[in-house]
Amino acid sequence: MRDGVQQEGASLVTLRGVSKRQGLVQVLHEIDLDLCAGEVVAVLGPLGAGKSTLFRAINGAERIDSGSICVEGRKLLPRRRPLLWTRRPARDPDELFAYRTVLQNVALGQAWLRRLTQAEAARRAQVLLERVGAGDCAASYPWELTSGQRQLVSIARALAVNPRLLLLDEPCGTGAPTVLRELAAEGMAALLATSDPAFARAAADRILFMAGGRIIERATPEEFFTTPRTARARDFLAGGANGGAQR
Ligand SMILES: Nc1ncnc2c1ncn2[C@@H]1O[C@H](COP(=O)(O)OP(=O)(O)OP(=O)(O)O)[C@@H](O)[C@H]1O
Repeated sequence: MRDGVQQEGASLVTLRGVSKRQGLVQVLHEIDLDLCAGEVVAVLGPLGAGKSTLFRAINGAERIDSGSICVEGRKLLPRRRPLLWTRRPARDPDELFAYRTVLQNVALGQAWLRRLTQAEAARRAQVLLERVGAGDCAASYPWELTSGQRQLVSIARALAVNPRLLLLDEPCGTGAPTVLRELAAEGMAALLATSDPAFARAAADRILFMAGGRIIERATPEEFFTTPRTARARDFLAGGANGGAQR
C-alpha cells in the first residue's frame, strides 16, 4: 500500500527522492514512484509540470541531481543506454519512416533487433500489428493513417523486443488505452506522461498527478476524477487538458 493505492507484486521501476534542476528552475522535487508489472500508471499534469524530464530521467537520458532510479532492481547510472522509448508517436508522423509501409516500419525492428530474415520479420510484424488492432494498416504509408492509427503502429513497433516496460510521453488516440490495458493484463507495465485527463482515465490503474515538479496526488482514477484532493488538481480538471496555468 502506498499513498492509499493498493499495489501488488515487485516494483519494476522504483524512484526515490529524484530531484533535478534545469538552470534556475527546480524541474523535479523529491519524486518517489513505484511501477509494478501488469500496471498502467499515468503521470498526469499540466504543460511544464516536469513529466517529460521525469521520463527522460527514467529512460537514462537525463542526469538527475539527487535520488535514485532503479529498473528491475538495478540502479540506473547516468548516461546509461536509454531504455526503449516511445515519444509522442501519434503526433509526429516522422517518428515512423515516411517512405516505408506500416508493415516495413514494424518489420525493421524485428529484422535489426531480433536478427530475423526479412520474410520472418514481416510475418512477425503482421502478428504485432494485428495484436494492437492495426492489422488493416499494414500496406498503408504513415501519412495515410490517422494519429490514433500511427499511435497503435508505434506501439506495435515497440513490441519488437518483448518489452516488460513501455514509457509513453503524451500518447493519444482512442484505441491505445485498450491496447495498453490488454498488454498490462499479459504482464507488461506502462508508464504514461499525459496532460489529457480522458486518456489517463481510460488507460491507467493509478494516477500520479504532477504539478510544479512534484507529484501532489496519488489515487485510483475513480478517486482522482471524482474527488480530487488538492485545489491544483481540481483547477486542472476544471480547465481541460492544460489545466489553466502551467506547472
Ligand atoms: N533543458 C532545459 N533547460 C531549461 N529548462 C528546462 C529544460 N527542460 C525542461 N525545462 C523546464 O522544465 C519544466 C518542465 O519541463 P517538461 O518538459 O519536463 O514538462 P512537461 O510536464 O513534460 O511539459 P510538456 O508537456 O509541455 O512537455 C518547464 O518549465 C521547462 O521549461
